[in-house]
Amino acid sequence: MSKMRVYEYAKEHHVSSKDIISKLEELGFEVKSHMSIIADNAINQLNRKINGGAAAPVQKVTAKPNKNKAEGPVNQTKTKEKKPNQAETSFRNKDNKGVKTTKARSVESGGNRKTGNTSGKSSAGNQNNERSRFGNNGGNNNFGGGRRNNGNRNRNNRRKGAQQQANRQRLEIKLPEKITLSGSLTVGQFAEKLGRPSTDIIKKLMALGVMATKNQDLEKDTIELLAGDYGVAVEEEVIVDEASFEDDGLDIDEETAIIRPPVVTIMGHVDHGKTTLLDSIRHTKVTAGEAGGITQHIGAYQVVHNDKKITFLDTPGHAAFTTMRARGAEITDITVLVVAADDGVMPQTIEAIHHARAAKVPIIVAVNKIDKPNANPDHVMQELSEQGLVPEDWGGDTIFVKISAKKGTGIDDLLEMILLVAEIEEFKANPDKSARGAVIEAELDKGKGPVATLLVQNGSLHIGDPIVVGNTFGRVRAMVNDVGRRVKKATPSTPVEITGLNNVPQAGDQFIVFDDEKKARQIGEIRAERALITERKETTSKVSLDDLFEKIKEGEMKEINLVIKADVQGSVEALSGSLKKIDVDGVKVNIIHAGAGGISESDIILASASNAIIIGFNVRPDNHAQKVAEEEKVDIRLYRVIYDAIDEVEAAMKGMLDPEFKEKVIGQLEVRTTFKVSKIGTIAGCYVTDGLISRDAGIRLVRNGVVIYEGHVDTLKRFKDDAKEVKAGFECGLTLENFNDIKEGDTMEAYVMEEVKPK
Ligand SMILES: Nc1nc2c(ncn2[C@@H]2O[C@H](COP(=O)(O)OP(=O)(O)OP(=O)(O)O)[C@@H](O)[C@H]2O)c(=O)[nH]1
Repeated sequence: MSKMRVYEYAKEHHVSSKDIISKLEELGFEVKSHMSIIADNAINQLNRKINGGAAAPVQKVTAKPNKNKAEGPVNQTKTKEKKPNQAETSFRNKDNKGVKTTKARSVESGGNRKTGNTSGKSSAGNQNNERSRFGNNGGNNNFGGGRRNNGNRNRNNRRKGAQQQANRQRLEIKLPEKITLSGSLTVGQFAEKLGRPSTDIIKKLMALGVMATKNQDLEKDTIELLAGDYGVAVEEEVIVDEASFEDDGLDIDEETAIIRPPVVTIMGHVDHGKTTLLDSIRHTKVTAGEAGGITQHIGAYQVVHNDKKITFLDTPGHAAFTTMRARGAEITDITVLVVAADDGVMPQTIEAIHHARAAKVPIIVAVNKIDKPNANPDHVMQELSEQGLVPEDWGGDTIFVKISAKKGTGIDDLLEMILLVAEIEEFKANPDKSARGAVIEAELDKGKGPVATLLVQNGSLHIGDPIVVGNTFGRVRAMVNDVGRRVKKATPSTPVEITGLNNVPQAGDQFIVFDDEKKARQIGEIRAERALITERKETTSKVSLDDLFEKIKEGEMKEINLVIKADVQGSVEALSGSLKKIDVDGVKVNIIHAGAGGISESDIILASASNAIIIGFNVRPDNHAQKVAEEEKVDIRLYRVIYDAIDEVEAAMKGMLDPEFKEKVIGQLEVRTTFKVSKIGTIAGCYVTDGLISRDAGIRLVRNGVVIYEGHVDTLKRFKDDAKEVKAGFECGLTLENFNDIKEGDTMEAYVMEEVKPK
């Protein structure tokens, strides 16, 4: 009998891989995942169980109506079977984002017992008899009552009798167990919540020495004190801030959620065939039924394979992926990592792996260009195994598919594997809810105004829906799908291009549909205003070494994320190894990416999305990366000595970072030419591109992102004359102290050390 894998057997028998895995487990066979090979004797037993067996669970599997292929994926009902453990660990364990935060927080339920004491302390002179003065008569004290006139005893008695009756009636109105409040309450409102007359409350306040009227506001403390005396708890209502809708996540209701198509991003090194693969999938698979459908680029498209849909994001590469993530959008469910079989694992392949891992997205490897004569897929598998992506055949749990994007070979297998992962991960949504999702791309169209491609992540989007997208708002005027067709509705995982917004949102912004347009406008305006304020304040919650200790103390951080870049692989490993060992009170260092080479924009974006600090050893950020780091408020720490880096991270975690001096870059220079002069050495003819250079500044010479020299200026001249400083836009000639290996194209960074005032 030929080798058969779980998923192949499942396919042949029209049941899910998960069912087969659980059947095998019931039969006592150990199965790692859907890719595991089934032993011959297991196949025989399975056959008996599935075909001949009379056992109830087998019938359930074979008669499963939901797996009917004619049914679309979004129509499948959810299954409650447990995932096999091994498969579970190899994929993302999604957070339950649908769970809403609690709306109320108990302020002081236990504290009520203490109230008598507290009240005693708070109103001087009442310490001893607070409880008795508050009365055990259900809150009806006889302050100012009719004890004055002894001659009117009868009348008083009658009155007393009536009052006692009223008291009894009052007592019969049961006190609530708790009351809720947001901010303050007036005496009247408080009384109403308790179900007691305002006069009772006023009397109690008088006993505390507070003269209050019915309409007077009560402080929260006073409310708690009074409520405590009645044995009633107070809960503070946390106002749900509708304008911060991102905080609610996608609001997925697990109970009613059904399977939705997976959303896939393709990543990989330059020229390994990402675009060719996207084109190939699109051309072979875009719904043939869409008559006259002219594919148009809207940033994502959907294909149908085996009657099931898959959504592909059309912008390949990890930079786009992580930019979205940096803006808070978690769109991708599965990453396809393209590696050319004739080239193998390259720097960006590794970067892509780190980006996908940081986002906890499962990876499927597509070994591409297998049509090439020098293709060596085994070599790719070997190299990727070293990165922790071990093929199933070699005992790991990563799916590898051999393809030729150019020739269309293996595309069906790849799609099948994507669906297999989707089946196991069970990506779900509630199509009946109102829509939530994220922006894939957006632009201003001359004719149509703001146009945005949205990916619906939960619920369904309809024409006419009032919507808030990032800091913009509007009503969905027109919706066009990926084949240029006008549609009225977009279900989960569907990308659509919409018009009708008041402004252009940004890729990665999140959107939400509201019931009415007025509300959408109101929320949109609040968000735009808040964005402006935040921009002005330039505040950020991004972590930096300086505030690390504060965050650790507040319990905000259990792990410190770091991105490490160094000049050579050896330093990368030495630095990563030592940093990983740091453990300060259970707070550990987590290295999300480490590599050799200068600090790039992609490193900054990854750090920004993962709230990480960048540690650079003998490397510099390029100009563009530096700008992005400033915009994204990412802390970059640069070192020339490995121990300094380790010491500083550890010191920062212990709150012992010495913040006295900090380096400030004052200028950037480009070496345009060099002259060799005997006795003097190499003179660099430079152009100051930014800031200025002064004679006493520190200098760093950088070549291809790597620091070649660090020291001081020896001589600085403008034409023939010595210069104290040279500003941006001017040329200068300079020599460096004890260093002559200056080359055309090098850059220099001038810096000074500045004292940092303690915060
Ligand atoms: N022989 C062969 N060539 C391929 C295959 N896939 C892609 N190519 C070629 O490889 C080159 C690069 O392919 P692209 O799809 O542009 O690669 P990419 O990863 O999108 O590249 P960037 O967009 O620059 O990151 C092109 O000349 C393709 O024709 C394949 O399966 N076989």
